Amino acid sequence: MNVALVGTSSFDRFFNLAHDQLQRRGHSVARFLTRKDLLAAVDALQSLEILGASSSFTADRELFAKMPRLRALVSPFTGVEGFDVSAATANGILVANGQITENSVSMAEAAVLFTLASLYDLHGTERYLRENLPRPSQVRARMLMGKKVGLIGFGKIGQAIAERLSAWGVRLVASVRTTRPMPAYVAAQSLDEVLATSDVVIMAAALNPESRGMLDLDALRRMKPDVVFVNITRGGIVPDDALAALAAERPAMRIALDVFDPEPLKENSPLRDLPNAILTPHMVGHTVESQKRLPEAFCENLLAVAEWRVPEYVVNPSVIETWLRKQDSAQL
Ligand SMILES: NC(=O)C1=CN([C@@H]2O[C@H](COP(=O)(O)OP(=O)(O)OC[C@H]3O[C@@H](n4cnc5c(N)ncnc54)[C@H](O)[C@@H]3O)[C@@H](O)[C@H]2O)C=CC1
Ligand SMILES: O=C(O)C(=O)COP(=O)(O)O
Repeated sequence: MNVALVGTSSFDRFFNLAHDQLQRRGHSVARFLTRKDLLAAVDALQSLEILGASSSFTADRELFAKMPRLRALVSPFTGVEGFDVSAATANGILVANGQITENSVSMAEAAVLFTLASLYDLHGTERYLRENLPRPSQVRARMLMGKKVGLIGFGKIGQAIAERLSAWGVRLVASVRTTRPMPAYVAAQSLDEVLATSDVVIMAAALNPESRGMLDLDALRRMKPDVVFVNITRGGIVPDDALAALAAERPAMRIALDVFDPEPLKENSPLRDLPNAILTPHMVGHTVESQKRLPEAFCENLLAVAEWRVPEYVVNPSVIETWLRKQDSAQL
């Protein structure tokens, strides 16, 4: 099989392992730093069958047209917003990702951590000792018990958050795009209702053309003045400037963000000055356990598609039937 891995040295821990394992099984592996480098390798494009790249890589119709033999796109991570998944599906290309349990659960634990740290004003309170200030007389911590927690998006991470919070005495609601069976402890509600009535709003949706910019300033203004707003999925869903403006205008609001648009967060971003914000550089849910498992899962996905086996983490399962038929024609 001809495999290309595209990404800078920050992907070495994924790509070195994959390179090793694929080569040991007789596959040919080429490494490119950028999409531009890949596109410049015109001859290689014709014969490439598998592409490994992260969500910052653009895999679109133009690319697929240049890679007539491409059968699978594999990302080391969960988000695939750089991939045109519909076009991949239309071309019979299977998309696999790193949606491993360790990753979803770490992210869910991080969302719970952000929620509690915000409600209990952990970072504001901790400052008193670090700055050698007298203990404040005013209590700012608020309980989670009895609050309404609204999830936007109810995929693997959203469900893991709800499962964990179901033991905390909260009322759980989720805004979902399609009707589906929900666990007994979560009620489906419209996005407007979730925004207007929740004490805690947690963004758990994927970034895609539909969700990009979904929560603009008007939408955010519908939230309660003292809402806790958490985003651990993708910054592009909520414009940073809108969030910063609202949190500056509403001191009782608390926000906790792991993701921004663009990343890294701009040096002069107004978010950095907000006392009511917790900010982490896209790593609050990266744990020792998930970071150990991700490169292994990336290799397992690559080896599976190289051997025409359906990998464990498929983003576009509707393609599987066509994809398996491709195998029959490839082997004729
Ligand atoms: N900060 C980090 O380190 C990490 C971030 N992520 C991000 O979290 C996202 C979600 O991960 P999973 O839950 O595993 O993915 P998933 O694919 O299981 O769930 C995504 C959910 O988003 C929903 N969704 C998509 N567009 C929507 C819209 N317009 N309105 C409402 N819901 C919408 C989908 O219906 C689906 O339920 C990933 O796409 C990734 O971008 C994932 C892992 C780590
Ligand atoms: O799994 C995902 O989508 C992630 O966001 C992982 O974060 P990273 O891309 O490793 O910075």
